[in-house]
Amino acid sequence: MAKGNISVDSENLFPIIKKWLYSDKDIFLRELVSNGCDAVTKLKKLASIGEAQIDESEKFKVTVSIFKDAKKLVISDNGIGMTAEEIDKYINQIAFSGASDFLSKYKEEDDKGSQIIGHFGLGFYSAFMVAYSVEIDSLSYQDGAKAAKWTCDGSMEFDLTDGDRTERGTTITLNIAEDSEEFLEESTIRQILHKYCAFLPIEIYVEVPEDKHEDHCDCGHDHEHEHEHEDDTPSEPKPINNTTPLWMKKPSECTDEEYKEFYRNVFMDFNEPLFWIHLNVDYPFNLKGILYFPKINHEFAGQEGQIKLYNNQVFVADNVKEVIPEFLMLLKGVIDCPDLPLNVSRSFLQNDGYVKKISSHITKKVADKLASIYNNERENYEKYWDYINIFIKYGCLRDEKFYEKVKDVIIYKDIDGKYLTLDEYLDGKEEKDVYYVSDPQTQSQYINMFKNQGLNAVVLPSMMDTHFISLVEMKQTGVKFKRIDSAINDISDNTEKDDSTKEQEEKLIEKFKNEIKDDTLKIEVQSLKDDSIPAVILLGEQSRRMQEMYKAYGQQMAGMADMFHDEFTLVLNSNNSLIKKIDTLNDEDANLVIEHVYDLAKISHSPLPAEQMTKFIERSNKLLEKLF
Ligand SMILES: Nc1ncnc2c1ncn2[C@@H]1O[C@H](COP(=O)(O)OP(=O)(O)OP(=O)(O)O)[C@@H](O)[C@H]1O
Repeated sequence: MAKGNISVDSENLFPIIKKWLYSDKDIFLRELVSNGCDAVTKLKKLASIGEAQIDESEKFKVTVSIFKDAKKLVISDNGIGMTAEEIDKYINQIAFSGASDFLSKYKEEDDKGSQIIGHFGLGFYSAFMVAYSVEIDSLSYQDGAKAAKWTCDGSMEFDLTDGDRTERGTTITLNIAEDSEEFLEESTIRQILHKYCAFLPIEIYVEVPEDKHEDHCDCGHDHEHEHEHEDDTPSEPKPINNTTPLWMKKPSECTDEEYKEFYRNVFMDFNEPLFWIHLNVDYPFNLKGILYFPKINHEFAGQEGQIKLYNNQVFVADNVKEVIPEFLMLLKGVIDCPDLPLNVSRSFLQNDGYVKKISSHITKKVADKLASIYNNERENYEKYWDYINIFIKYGCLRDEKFYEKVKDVIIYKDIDGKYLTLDEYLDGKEEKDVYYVSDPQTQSQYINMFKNQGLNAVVLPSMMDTHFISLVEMKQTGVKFKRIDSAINDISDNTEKDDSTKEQEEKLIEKFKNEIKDDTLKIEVQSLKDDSIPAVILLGEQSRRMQEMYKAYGQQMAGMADMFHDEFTLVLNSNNSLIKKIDTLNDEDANLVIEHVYDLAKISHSPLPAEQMTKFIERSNKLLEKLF
């Protein structure tokens, strides 16, 4: 048996780090600019504990300078700087992070150290994704430090000599490779910085020193000479970032207007959000963020929210499913998790217990917020309901824990436009039938019948509702949802019929059967409490649901849908005067009436097919003629 150390041939490893460590070339700028910010954060930290001297008036910044003609991109900061020994330790040794080193040294004294972004000691090398050679010029903050210069052409060899930098800080010069010249465009650089660095904690500036006349606005485009000032004095340069994003502030210090403005600026959405949640957790993990509830339509297909994930104010990615529960993706917001690595690998996140905790914490916070609005501002909650119910229902279907947390704050809009909980609707009744309307327009006749008899139903119009009611039936024993056109019990007079009535009804049914000639159609007679309606069509709830489900699965399941033929029942209303008269009419008139009653019942259910519609109109005209 042999034991030993696996050896790594660094010459082979280097190209991998350069090319494949990060999926996007863009992120080299994020890495170098955040290193500059880290350098400043570290210096401030040392100054705060008396280990470094800084001038009170010094303005800390990171500057990205573009030299298009010389094909150079320069990133400089006035942070902590590095001595030649530190360059040797942190840069020459790949994967040795000065950030971790710094943290382990200073962490206990003040938690602010955790503001530092770097983790792995790899980010710097992403510079070689766009540069054929890289130079570092650095002067450390330490008393009597000598400037150091490091040069590397992307091979395994480097030069480390004395430098000539006279001001504290670090300058990284990238000699841009031919295939990466897009990174010499000011607009590209501004776009990348806007994407990744818009909220970094140290001011970041973009400069194009070769082009003195250019006025740098923040829109990300070149405007040579365009904005020149009348008196030819350039305006004060503006940082590209907001160093104190709203989510970093305490919720108690933020105003509604600030929340709304932040929403508009970050998501470019000029519709006001309904409400928001400011997340601010210190323990057991660090998490800050703001989640906004936008107005979500009935059918949310195609509607996507946007959750931006940050790590210590550095943008990582949009919509990282592994950290944010999928159903929350309908929302818009920012989440800042300083403990997540910047180069988020999806497979790593999926298996990380810590990530799961973050995800369930966010879910809990959302549920708590909903419960708090429901309990304290029910009127507002009802106003929001039409916009947020799809989100809540989707959340319940995707996440059982979320359902458990919000089940008591789920409300239903009834046919009078009032909002009720399930308990309020059932009002202590033993029979837990919940009537619902899926399409208020086509089911209006049934709605009227219900209203006339003082009965209530809830409106559940979306596809999501079909799934959601199945979930509620599964979770709440005894609760049965019945579409308003699926049952007759509550709207008919159920007194026992005598034999002669039964006989008459049989005859009536026979007449209808002979005329309609559809074996699949069930016909029955009921005395409906509302005598104005001659007949209604009823649809079996369960078979209809099955059919809808199979249809929703599309082509491959379409055949299955036929197994659940619509179970139509034509209910004739024995209290209606027209139905009572049929017996007294001659055969021709009786048949006209029968067909017409049947068509009318069908129309109030769904539109008639073209051929039947033509017949219906012809018959209507005939009947009108008979009137006069
Ligand atoms: N501009 C700079 N000023 C001072 N020190 C720097 C600067 N850039 C890099 N360093 C030092 O070099 C180290 C390595 O940098 P690198 O970007 O490779 O890794 P990191 O920032 O520690 O971690 P990550 O891989 O997460 O970016 C840093 O930790 C820091 O100590």
